[in-house]
Amino acid sequence: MTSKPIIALDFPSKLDVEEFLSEFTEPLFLKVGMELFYQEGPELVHTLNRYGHDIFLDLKLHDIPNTVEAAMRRIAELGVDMVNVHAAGGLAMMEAAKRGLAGSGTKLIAVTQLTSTSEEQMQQEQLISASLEQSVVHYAKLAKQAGLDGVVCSVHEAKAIGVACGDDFLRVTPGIRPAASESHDQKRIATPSDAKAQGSTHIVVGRAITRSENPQKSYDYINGEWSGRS
Ligand SMILES: O=c1ccn([C@@H]2O[C@H](COP(=O)(O)O)[C@@H](O)[C@H]2O)c(=O)[nH]1
Repeated sequence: MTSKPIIALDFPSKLDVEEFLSEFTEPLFLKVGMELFYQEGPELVHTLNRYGHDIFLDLKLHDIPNTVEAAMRRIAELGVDMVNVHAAGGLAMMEAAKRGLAGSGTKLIAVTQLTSTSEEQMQQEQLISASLEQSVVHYAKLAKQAGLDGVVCSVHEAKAIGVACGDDFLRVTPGIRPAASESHDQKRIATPSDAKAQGSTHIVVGRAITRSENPQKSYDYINGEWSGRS
C-alpha cells in the first residue's frame, strides 16, 4: 500500500491554510515548510495534529551539530511524523540530529540534492565532478550511515537509492507534476505514476494541488495515479 501524497502547504498564513483545507473532508499528509512555520510557529502544527493530519515539518536544518541537536530536541516535542536536515551538513550533523529526536518517533530524512538543481548547475556551482545520481546516492549512503530513515531526492534517483540503501529506506520525492504540467522552478520532475514505477516511498506535491482551481479534484487525480487506481 502506498502512502498518501504529501501536500506542500506553501502558504503565507494560517488563514490561507484553513481556506485550502476546508475543501477536504479526509485526514491528509501535510508538509509545513519554512514560510508557514516562520509565520505561524508550533501552534499551527498542534492544530493540524488535532485535526488528525500527518505532518512532515520541512525545515531543512543545516548548521553545526550542537545547534542542530538542540533544535531537534525542540522539534521532538511537536509530535510531527517527519522532519529533515540537509545531508550536506555532514555525518556528524546528521548523527546529532538523530540524537536530538531520540525517543520521539519522528522520522528523520535528509535532503540530498534539491529537485530544483540540475546536474550542470550542481557541477558548476558546487564544484562536484560526479554525476548528479552519484552525488545523490553518496548522500543517501551517508544518511543511512548516520542512522536516518531516508532521504529527499527526485524520482530519477529513487531506484538507485533503493538498490544502495535498501527498500525500507524512505525515498521522499518532490518535483511531482501531472503529465504536460508547468515545471516552475523545478529541474528534476516526474509524474505520480513515474514515482510509483521508480520506487518512491512518498511523493510531495505543492502547486499542482494548492494552485489548482479544484484542489480536491487535483488531489484525487494525483492520488489515483500514484496509488495505481487510474
Ligand atoms: O529537493 C526538494 C526538497 C523540498 N522541496 C519542497 O517540496 C515542495 C514542492 O512544491 P511544488 O510546488 O510541487 O514544486 C516545496 O514545498 C519545496 O520546498 C522540493 O521541491 N525539492
